[in-house]
Amino acid sequence: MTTDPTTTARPAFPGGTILGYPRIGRRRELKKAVESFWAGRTDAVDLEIAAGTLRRDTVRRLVALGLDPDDGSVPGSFSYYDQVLDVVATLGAVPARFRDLIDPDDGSLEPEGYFTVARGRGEDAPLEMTKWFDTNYHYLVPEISESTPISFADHRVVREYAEAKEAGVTTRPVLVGPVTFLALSKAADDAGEGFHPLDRLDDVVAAYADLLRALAAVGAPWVQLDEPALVTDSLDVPADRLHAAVNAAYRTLASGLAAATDDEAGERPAILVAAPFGGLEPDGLALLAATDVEAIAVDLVKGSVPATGPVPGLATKTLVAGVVDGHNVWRSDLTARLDVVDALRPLGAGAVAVGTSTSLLHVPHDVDDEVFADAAPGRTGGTTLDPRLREWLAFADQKVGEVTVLARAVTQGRDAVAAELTASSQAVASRVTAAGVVVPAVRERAAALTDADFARGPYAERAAAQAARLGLPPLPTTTIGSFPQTPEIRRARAAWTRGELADADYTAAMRAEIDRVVELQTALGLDVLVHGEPERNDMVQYFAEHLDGFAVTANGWVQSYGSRCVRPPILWGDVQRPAPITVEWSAYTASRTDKPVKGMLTGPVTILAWSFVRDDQPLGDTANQVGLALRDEIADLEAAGIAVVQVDEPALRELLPLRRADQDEYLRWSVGSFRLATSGVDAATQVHTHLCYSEFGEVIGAIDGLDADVTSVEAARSRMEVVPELRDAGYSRGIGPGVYDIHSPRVPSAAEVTELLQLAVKSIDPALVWVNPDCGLKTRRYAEIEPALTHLVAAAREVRATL
Ligand SMILES: Nc1nc2c(c(=O)[nH]1)N[C@@H](CNc1ccc(C(=O)N[C@@H](CCC(=O)N[C@@H](CCC(=O)N[C@@H](CCC(=O)O)C(=O)O)C(=O)O)C(=O)O)cc1)CN2
Ligand code: MET
Ligand SMILES: [Zn+2]
Repeated sequence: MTTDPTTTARPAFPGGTILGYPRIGRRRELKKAVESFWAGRTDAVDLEIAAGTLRRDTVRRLVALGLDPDDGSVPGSFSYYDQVLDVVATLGAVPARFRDLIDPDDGSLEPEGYFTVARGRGEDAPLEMTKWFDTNYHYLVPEISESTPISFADHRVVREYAEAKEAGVTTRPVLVGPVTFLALSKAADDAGEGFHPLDRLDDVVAAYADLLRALAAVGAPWVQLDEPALVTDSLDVPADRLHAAVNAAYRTLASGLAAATDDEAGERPAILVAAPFGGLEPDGLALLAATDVEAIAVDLVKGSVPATGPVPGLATKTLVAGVVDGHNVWRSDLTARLDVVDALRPLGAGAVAVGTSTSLLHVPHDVDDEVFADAAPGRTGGTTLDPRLREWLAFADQKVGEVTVLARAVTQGRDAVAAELTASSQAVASRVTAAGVVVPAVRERAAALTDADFARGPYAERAAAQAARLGLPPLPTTTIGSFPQTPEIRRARAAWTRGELADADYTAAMRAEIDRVVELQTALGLDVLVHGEPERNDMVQYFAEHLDGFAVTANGWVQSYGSRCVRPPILWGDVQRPAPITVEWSAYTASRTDKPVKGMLTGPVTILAWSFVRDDQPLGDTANQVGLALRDEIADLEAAGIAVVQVDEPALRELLPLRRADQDEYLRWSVGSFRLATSGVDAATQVHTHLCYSEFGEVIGAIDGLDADVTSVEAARSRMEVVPELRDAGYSRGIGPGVYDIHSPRVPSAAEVTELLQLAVKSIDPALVWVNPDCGLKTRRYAEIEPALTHLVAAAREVRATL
């Protein structure tokens, strides 16, 4: 049945809506419940009770913050681990190696089986994990083939709708849409030549249709299907195939099923298709408007809609204007945001509702969970924030408030919210002139930079000087920096942050940990040692705590993957380094060994990517400020006798713009800021960099452009495929392809590591090859890394002997 094109839209979400809400809990309740369950301290019933409490508290809070409890404005966006894995579970589309985990009676996969697919078991590798669009959130990559079972198998979505309804709130279940789900999937190992997961679109859409029927049967008025695949051209699916898939999927789902109306139950809820993380240009909006879905959510923070005239089909739909930024923490300039909403008028939408640009998953819960004090921000784990920031910030709860204010302005006129508009303008204005936002000395230094500040001497000279200084064997062995963050380390830091452990005692505890790590590396026979990073709560937060221009939070947790969280720092002002940061730790380490010690820093792009960044100047300018601070740090490390310095850039690929047209400019400034940080050193000082979590393909040229002497990259899971790619791109400096997958508790055998290493030395000049794990070891346990590194060193020796 198709909708009569002459009917007008039933205005949806007049009180405003959000595309999703954090699910980890204000005090990481879900993390704690899930990790207790994994450890066997609690059972599945305890877990479900904890999660159910969290879900009910969440929907009630959203109502208390002003969202309508009855019309589907409150999103049902809970997940135990990951929203893409949720679709895998819903469809029963698990890889063959895990199919025994599906309950034969009801087709469900929870909870043990669900987590097993995410985390692996024995020799069964978990689903691969990768970045969710341009965020620091990681999703699990589904594996699909011709024979993957696909049906509406697991009914958790329906149960959670009913649970919220019982608690008095009519939610709008949120799912990754069928096209994005398949576009992000990879072909399973058993798939035939030329198979693409999108070949299974009809089956997936049929399962979604059954899911929609089930939601309609319990009375759900709305469902939200997220289709961010529409805003990127970085997927391996050509735009015309993607568009055809969207057309086909929503023809079946929206036109093929009868929609519920105010008076009549239908076969499906009304459908909101959301396109977060970028603009729908050039023709994504027209494509969606031509379907029979009831509402479309567009990202008007990262993207814009050229309002040149009426869009065919939009007159019967609600356009959800994503004007409140779901991906950054600045308080909105409400007047400016209203102007953006007003500018949509020529599009001829049946109704316009106010929303967020993305799910609020990517921001912390609540500014009011922070303590603000007039005193200077606290030390590590800082518990107090500069009070000026309170006025400038909006976390998830504040953003819900902004949405409701904007919605009132849209429905009742700006006068109805005059006081809120004034307060917002004042907050925005106070940021512009606040001390520390613009620091003339920082500006002058950046303005004086010349090309020479971005370049080192010729590589051949550097390589010769470094070889003479370091005297390393062929296939030198090293690690990526961090060693296990043990509960003892975390406890010591927590006590120190609370003021219960004196500075000297904390330093002594961390030095003792460094001693342990040095002894272990010496016993293992590694060639270039690290200090193990025990003193770092996080590789970005730690630096932010030591740089002017950043603030850090006490409770601003954001989910990164599964139960793992980060507290992204807030970069609000010009960046300066008041004092050396890592030099004492590295110098102490060097004093404990005769082997070379690698200094360890996080690069400018990664510091920006994993912080909330200021939005009042080009990111490239901010990157150069961070680059200069790191340049000074490296000069100090060099002066302290450190001969090798690693500057990590795991997020280089993450910030790559989703649209090709924007990528060159990004690569210019990002590579530039790294070179600014690292090019001040002597030829005999060896600069390393490290990248992980990436499809490197699109940034291969940029990796070369970093001009590091040695680059370590994640490579074990992809069996070294990046090595020939780098070689073909002309890369001819040191390369450390990871030979130990640290994302899994599994210990690789010496034979496996040897095999990977042999692959590497076959693809590129063996004189360039380093031997190292895929990434840092902080999430692993000593019981895992000791045998694994033993095997790594043994493999290096074996392959060395064959060169
Ligand atoms: N920012 C960032 N993004 C990244 C990565 C990264 O390393 N950093 N790596 C990639 C993968 N992402 C990751 C993200 C987080 C973690 C991680 O291990 N997070 C830890 C928290 C790290 C942290 O902030 N630790 C603090 C606080 C630790 C803590 O929870 N303390 C307890 C108290 C400790 C005790 O008494 O036992 C508490 O506050 O309740 C510290 O060590 O000081 C976790 O979720 O458990 C790992 C990888 C990509 N993105
Ligand atoms: C996510 S990249 C991590 C690099 C860091 N040096 C570490 O070893 O943990
Ligand atoms: Zn890494």
